[in-house]
Amino acid sequence: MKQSEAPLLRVEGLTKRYGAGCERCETAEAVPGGESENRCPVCGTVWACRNIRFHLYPGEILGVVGESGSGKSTLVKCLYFDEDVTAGRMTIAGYKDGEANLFAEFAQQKRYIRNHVMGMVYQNPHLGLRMNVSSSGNIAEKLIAADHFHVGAIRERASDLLQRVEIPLSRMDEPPRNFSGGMQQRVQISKALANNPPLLLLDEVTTGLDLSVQAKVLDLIRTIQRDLRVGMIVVSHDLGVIRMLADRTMVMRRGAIVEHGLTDQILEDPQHPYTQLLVHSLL
Ligand SMILES: Nc1ncnc2c1ncn2[C@@H]1O[C@H](COP(=O)(O)OP(=O)(O)OP(=O)(O)O)[C@@H](O)[C@H]1O
Repeated sequence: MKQSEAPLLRVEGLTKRYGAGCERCETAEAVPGGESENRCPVCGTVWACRNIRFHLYPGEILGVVGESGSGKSTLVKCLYFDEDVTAGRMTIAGYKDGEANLFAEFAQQKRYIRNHVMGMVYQNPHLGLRMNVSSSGNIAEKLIAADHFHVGAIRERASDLLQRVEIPLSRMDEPPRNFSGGMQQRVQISKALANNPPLLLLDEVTTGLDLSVQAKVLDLIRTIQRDLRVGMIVVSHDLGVIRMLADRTMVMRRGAIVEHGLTDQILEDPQHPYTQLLVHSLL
């Protein structure tokens, strides 16, 4: 990562609320709820993400950490258009000169961006894969969505991708439902990479896997970053995962970023009391 380069992704003022909002919670700096709440006590609106701002540089891994309910998943869902934002702006280098606000694009453009510019890996492989379609077919689907129609080339690309994530070629025509959780995540990663996107979003991709399997998936993510120079946003509630992967880290609490910096610095010298609590619970 070279921060002298222009950012790959710029996100400004990203806000997602569930509910209409009211005078009290819309004007407050933070949601005037209880200590652990992001829910307005007056109107019941949940502010899942509030005024999130960050840049991601090409080839960089940005970690997003926070406890359950802090807004991490909502953030990546908004970035991948799985959820519509309430407000905010996102631009990406290489799409309309990095000028267009992607959140304001029409559905067709958003589909294009999801197929060419971003890949997503979900915690639940059922969301990213068709479990009953062959693994090669899953990848083919993504390639076809990006207008690749040459059968031979599709097959070759699928086998390259599956080899990269160490799925034996003898199993490329098996459906992911036959595979272990770790293998399913690896197929999901290969599918997300099918069209060489410069940006990969990963939401709790190792949660629920055995430790040894987790290590293998984390290793794969690092190799991909090194070899393909893909920028990544890695969401995890687990600071161990963040420590292993992320160059920089954002700490989220109650829908807001409470601390943001180099991962080493955050782990060694956390400034915000909430980050201190997270870091000390890791030690
Ligand atoms: N569809 C929805 N309607 C109402 N509130 C929602 C909805 N989806 C999420 N929320 C709320 O938004 C907040 C942020 O949720 P989110 O899933 O982003 O948190 P998270 O940090 O990813 O937590 P976890 O690690 O448990 O997934 C929570 O208070 C959640 O209850």
